[in-house]
Amino acid sequence: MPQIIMTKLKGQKTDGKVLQKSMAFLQKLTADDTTSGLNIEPMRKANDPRARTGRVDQFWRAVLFRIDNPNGERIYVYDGTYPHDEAIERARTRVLRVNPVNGLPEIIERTMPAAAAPPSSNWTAPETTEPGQETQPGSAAGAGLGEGEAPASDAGAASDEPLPTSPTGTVEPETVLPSTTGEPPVSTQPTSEPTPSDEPKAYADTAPAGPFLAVKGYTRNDLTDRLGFDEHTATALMAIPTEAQLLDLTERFGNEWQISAVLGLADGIGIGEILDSIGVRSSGARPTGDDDVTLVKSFEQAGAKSQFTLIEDNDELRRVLEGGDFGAWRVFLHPEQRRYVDADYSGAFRLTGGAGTGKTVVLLHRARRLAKADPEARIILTTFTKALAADLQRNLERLDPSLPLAAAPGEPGILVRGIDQLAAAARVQHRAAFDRAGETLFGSTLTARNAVKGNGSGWDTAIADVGDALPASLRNESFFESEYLQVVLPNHISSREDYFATRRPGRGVALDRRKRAAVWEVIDRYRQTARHDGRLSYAEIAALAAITLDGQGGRRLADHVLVDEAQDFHALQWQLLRALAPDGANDLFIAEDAHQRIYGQRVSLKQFGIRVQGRARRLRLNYRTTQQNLRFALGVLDGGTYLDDDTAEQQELDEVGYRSARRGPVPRTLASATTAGEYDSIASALRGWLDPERDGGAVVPETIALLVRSRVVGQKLRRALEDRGIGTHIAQPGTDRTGQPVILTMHQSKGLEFSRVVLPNLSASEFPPSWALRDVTPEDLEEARLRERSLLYVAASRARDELVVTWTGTPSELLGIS
Ligand SMILES: Nc1ncnc2c1ncn2[C@@H]1O[C@H](COP(=O)(O)OP(=O)(O)OP(=O)(O)O)[C@@H](O)[C@H]1O
Repeated sequence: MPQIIMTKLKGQKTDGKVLQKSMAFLQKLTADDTTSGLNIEPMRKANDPRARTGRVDQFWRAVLFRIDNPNGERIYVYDGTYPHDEAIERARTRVLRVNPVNGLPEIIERTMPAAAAPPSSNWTAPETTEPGQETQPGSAAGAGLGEGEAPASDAGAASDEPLPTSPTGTVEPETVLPSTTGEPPVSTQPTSEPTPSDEPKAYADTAPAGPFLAVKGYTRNDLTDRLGFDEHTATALMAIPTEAQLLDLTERFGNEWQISAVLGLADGIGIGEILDSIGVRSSGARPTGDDDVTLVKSFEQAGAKSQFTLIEDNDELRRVLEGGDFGAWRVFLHPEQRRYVDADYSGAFRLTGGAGTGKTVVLLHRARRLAKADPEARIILTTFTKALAADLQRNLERLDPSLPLAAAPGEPGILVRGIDQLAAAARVQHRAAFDRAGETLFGSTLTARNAVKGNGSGWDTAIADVGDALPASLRNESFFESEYLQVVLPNHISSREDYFATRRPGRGVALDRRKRAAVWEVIDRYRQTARHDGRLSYAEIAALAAITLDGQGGRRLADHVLVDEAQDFHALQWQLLRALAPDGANDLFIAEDAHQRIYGQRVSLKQFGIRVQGRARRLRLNYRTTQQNLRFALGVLDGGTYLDDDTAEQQELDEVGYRSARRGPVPRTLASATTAGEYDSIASALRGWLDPERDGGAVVPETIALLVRSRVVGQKLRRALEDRGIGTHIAQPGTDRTGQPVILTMHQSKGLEFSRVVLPNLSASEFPPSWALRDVTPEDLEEARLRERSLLYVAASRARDELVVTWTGTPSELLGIS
């Protein structure tokens, strides 16, 4: 039975019906490629004798390359489904081959389309194009004709009829592939009366001091003889004057290795490192030659897997096809992502990377890999909130519905839970030991049933109860919440003497003996009231759960714990994580981004017995968003000082993962003189996206998000948009998105993504809001400001395709717009 290798298809515009038909076609093909009606035919005057088209229906044709594998089944490499004429053209001109230098399989174009004409010395960057339209099933995108509709061209024309011709001997020079989206440039001007302000400070583009790559020290030979670019493309790349123009070009490449290599060149890293990053060994044998055996062998390399995948069964075929652009992560991992999925580590491992670099994707694949390798393994996949955990579980099921899911800690399979849910589960599983842990934490066993409260609640009354004994500068709830989380609970302090004897490293506020005594009095009061009322905070439960699990000895509850959004975990949650899995091989795999810390404070993992020294790596390529949106988001971070969690060294933004291979419109920044004008501008942007007449069709409403700083702002916004005839939906934890744009708080948006994002209300007087900084001690103010900056970065980095930012009057200083 023939086998199918799928190609990562860029921006293919096919709707659900065409996907179904392509699916049926490929299923028949794998059953028997001689089935009548499939019409698998070679092409007249094709550049590649392996090229074929197949009949999906009257109008649509699949483009294929047939490999007659002498050592196994015949293989078809599927290169997408296209309208008849386009498919014929692609099959005639495209060539599947082994790159003669790097040994990776690739599909190249052997014509020279005008769009990709070689750059001259006064080369200009390609115009910005509309981002690819979503191809998820059921989306409004796509231009496919339904069954029975008239074909646009004469389907009876014999252009893909069998013709026993050999390929032409003459081959045009290869060149950069044109954009596959083929959409016209779009205006980035606002559609309503608000004036577009200047683009916010652009990040990372530099003034040309000569052709960019030459200035970086690369030569044309590096590109041709070591990386594998053809002469023509290498000449073009070497002539490009600026980094921004170089990056703009990446979207035109059809092969993943080319995109990654150009991003590596833009980074200025060594050729050996670039080869490593594209999954090619810098020394040693590589497949060479174009015979069928070599070609088949070339697909087995690590570097080939980000572009091609062998389909194992019909379920996988469906997942790959239906995933489209959005689902590519399920199948085509970047070689670096693949490495972190597959590698075994002798202890804890930390993966960092900017928003959208695929940290969560690595975690999901890694959980799957560990579960497949050992069905008895107890794997916990956890994150900061219950809602995010539910999202992780949904994606895990999309990745592989056959994965064994556990129902409770300690069971074989993958358990996906928020960190507080894990603490609660430990409490349920070991009720008596949990109550006894109160002895260690509070000095007495728990007796009441204990309702759960937020970490911040109860401090106001305790402060009021202690009254004037507490200096005015310390009458601050957030100070007490932090002191309790960072000093008292992790050190199991249950008496005034213990508190006096404990060091408080990392706490900004210094305390003399008198102040310490007053602070302890508040803490003691807080605890007495809580015990009396039968309350426990989430942090206390995490601490008690960690003590409980530590006391169980022997076998812990998990063999592997994978942690997402780890930058926000506090000390007690780290203690709990450590208690869940014993110190050992592949025990903890931690994904985090210090720039997205919006709740917690920086903690050193060493103090919890988690050592990642020498086992920490960074992902650098952004998959989520466009280069334009990414620059905007990074512009928000520029100006804050962020320290690496482990080394405490300052993190530079160019280490964050600030490159994307996707292009799109520059974010729209809409200033208004009045609040009503601002609402009008938001309504106008939404109308534009929801317009069915819009080029490419209406955007799926629930993929549009409006991200606000508080619920109150969200409610006002919803009413204002309703008055303007636009229905929106305020997201509630646990509810599904409806057929309307959704309003969420910026905090809720953490870890999620949307095709279009609006950030309203970013006036200087509104963001950061004064209430967020009011109750903070002077020592903690800088950190609180940093959190606001990070929050804006999180919100801005949720947009896949388009970002709109609005304000009334003067913009927030965090936007960097003067
Ligand atoms: N190899 C890949 N191929 C295609 N798309 C990918 C790949 N890896 C990640 N993506 C896409 O990039 C987006 C971001 O991925 P992911 O959520 O894993 O990033 P992240 O680093 O966890 O982001 P954040 O820190 O903002 O939560 C997702 O839409 C995902 O589909």
